[in-house]
Amino acid sequence: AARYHTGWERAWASPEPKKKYDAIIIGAGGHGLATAYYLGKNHGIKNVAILEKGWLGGGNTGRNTTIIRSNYLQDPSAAIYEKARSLYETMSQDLNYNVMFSPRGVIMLAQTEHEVRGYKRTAHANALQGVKTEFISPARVKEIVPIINLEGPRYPVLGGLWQARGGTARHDAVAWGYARACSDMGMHVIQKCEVTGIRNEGGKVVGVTTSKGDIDCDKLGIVVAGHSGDVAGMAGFRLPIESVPLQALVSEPIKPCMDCVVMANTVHGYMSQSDKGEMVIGGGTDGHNAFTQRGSFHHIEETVRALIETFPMVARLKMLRQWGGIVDVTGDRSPILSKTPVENIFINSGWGTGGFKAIPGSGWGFAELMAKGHSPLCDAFSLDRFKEGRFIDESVAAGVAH
Ligand SMILES: Cc1cc2nc3c(=O)[nH]c(=O)nc-3n(C[C@H](O)[C@H](O)[C@H](O)COP(=O)(O)OP(=O)(O)OC[C@H]3O[C@@H](n4cnc5c(N)ncnc54)[C@H](O)[C@@H]3O)c2cc1C
Ligand SMILES: CSCC(=O)[O-]
Repeated sequence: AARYHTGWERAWASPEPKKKYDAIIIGAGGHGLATAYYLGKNHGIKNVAILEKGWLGGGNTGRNTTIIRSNYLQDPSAAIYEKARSLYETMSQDLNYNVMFSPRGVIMLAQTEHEVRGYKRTAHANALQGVKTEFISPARVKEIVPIINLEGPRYPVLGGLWQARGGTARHDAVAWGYARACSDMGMHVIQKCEVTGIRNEGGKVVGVTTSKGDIDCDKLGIVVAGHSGDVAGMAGFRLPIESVPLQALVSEPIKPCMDCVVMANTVHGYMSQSDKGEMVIGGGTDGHNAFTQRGSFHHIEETVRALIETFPMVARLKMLRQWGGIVDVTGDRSPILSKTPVENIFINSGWGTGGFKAIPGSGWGFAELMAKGHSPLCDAFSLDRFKEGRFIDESVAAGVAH
């Protein structure tokens, strides 16, 4: 029976680890927690531990700018991102937790002829994929975003790719909602439990070594974003990803002035307004590999400077705070949802700058891959694609420069 929450008890249990689980997920971010949730909900696998070295949701899932959209180009991308976007629509009801999904609309501005052609192509592809987007005129952009300057001297606005059912959600609540639901199913969400080693015998995983001792398992999911290379190394294999800082900032709160999300990928900036009134601003990744969850300040200056031509009001804002995360970027800007060279170890990584929007679709598909050994949502994103040259190039749809 569903556990009723009076609101007075702790939202999730904090158990010590057992000796063995059917499945262990390393990483209590959105993708790891969603994977565990759908292992239980869709496949009845509930003897699961989610091991987190810090605090749940403390990685990129608690550090992103919460943009949700599915306006990608390739068929496998459209499938998983649209699955995710549709699951976001009902997530609050499904988890009985208000994740504040707000389908306020997302525009990807076309500020060059190349982008006009590219986004029109994406709109046509989306029509064939069942993803609802349209290419809109500059006048329509101005109607949706009155504060925008269409006549920028360097990059005038020539139109935009509009997804009305894209939007935002409260990132912490997504992690908390999934964590509570996993805990309600009797799963163990174990924080401050760093995985320091992965044990296998005869090419098959048998367990992990952690800061809380050795824990055995039959199946292991690695879902650690920017630390994927390190953790995969513990199991003896390498990944084609780079870990780079990605930053964001919020301004002081101001009166409501923008009720959708705008991404200006030519100038590498994007902006929305939070429910508290802050302007939430992000840009491209820092240009160097690093594990600092901060990034270099000049990058933030570049982002803000780039946005001022299109949003002159930005020039008068004061910055409230800036932060960063470590994103896991693949060469084709598509994720890795795959078996690995070690039997019963699975990897969910490579979401780069854009994995928040994918969390429920990724969890759904990756749980199926772990439970059944294959998943229509994941099969195209296997590690083998890099050996076989089957790239899923989403460098345009991925948005910001990275
Ligand atoms: C500034 C910024 C802005 C972004 N904006 C957007 C956006 O607007 N829209 C969008 O779709 N995406 C966005 N993203 C990307 C998105 O945040 C990520 O792709 C997504 O959150 C990744 O989720 P995850 O669960 O894979 O990783 P995380 O949330 O990072 O979780 C991984 C967890 O693994 C843990 N871990 C690591 N190593 C170990 C270990 N050895 N043992 C145990 N635990 C370990 C970490 O502590 C972490 O909590 C942004 C990212 C950043 C940094
Ligand atoms: C950080 S970029 C946000 C997105 O991918 O929509």
